[in-house]
Amino acid sequence: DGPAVSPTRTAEEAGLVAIDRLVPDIRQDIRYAGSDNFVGAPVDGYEAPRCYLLRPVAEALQRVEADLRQQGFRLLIYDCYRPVRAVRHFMRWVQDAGDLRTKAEHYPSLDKGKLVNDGYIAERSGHSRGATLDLTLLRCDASGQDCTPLDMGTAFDFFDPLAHTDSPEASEAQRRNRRRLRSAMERHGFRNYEREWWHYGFQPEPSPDVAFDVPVR
Ligand SMILES: C[C@@H](N)C(=O)N[C@H](C)C(=O)O
Ligand SMILES: [Zn+2]
Repeated sequence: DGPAVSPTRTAEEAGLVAIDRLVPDIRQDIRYAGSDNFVGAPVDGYEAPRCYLLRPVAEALQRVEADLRQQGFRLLIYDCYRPVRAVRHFMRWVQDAGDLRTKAEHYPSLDKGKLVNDGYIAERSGHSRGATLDLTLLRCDASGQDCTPLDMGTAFDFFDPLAHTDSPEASEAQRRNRRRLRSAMERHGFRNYEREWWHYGFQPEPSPDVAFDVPVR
């Protein structure tokens, strides 16, 4: 059940490219490589804060970023390819009912044990197939150096109905910002996941039947 895990041992063998090879100054804040995430600790498989995607997906993202720069915006990436061992770490965390350290910040109104069934964390994630990423939008000055994140109504990985992209509880300005990100991504083949305004998958997936477990380094 679910895609087979590829035996490949390096990103190169897997066809994964680091996005900063294509866009050297793209903004990244890869949360699972550090402790500022819903697990509250560095996640297995993230040995460096880097974003890898399958080449056609990385090239599509490069086109999104080029369009946005012309309009005074940039992307800020939170997560890209996610090793299978990282997803296993998430599942161990979900099952550890006693660890509620990040509840107030990440899932204040939901039971931790329901986060998988409610669709906020996947047991078999598109991220592990190298075609999915989590990101937001920054508004930048003319130099592109001074940038501010747009108000999306919730932080990244805030597991709650308020994070649903079309949530009626978000303000009109927040919904407009979410739509701005969605249109920029859709123009180049990405589709939003309706429960998380930050989560996008590239369609058609280049390798829908293969998950990877190569460490991020
Ligand atoms: C955990 C969150 N950032 C995410 O990516 N959720 C989706 C459902 C996934 O795990 O694939
Ligand atoms: Zn995601």
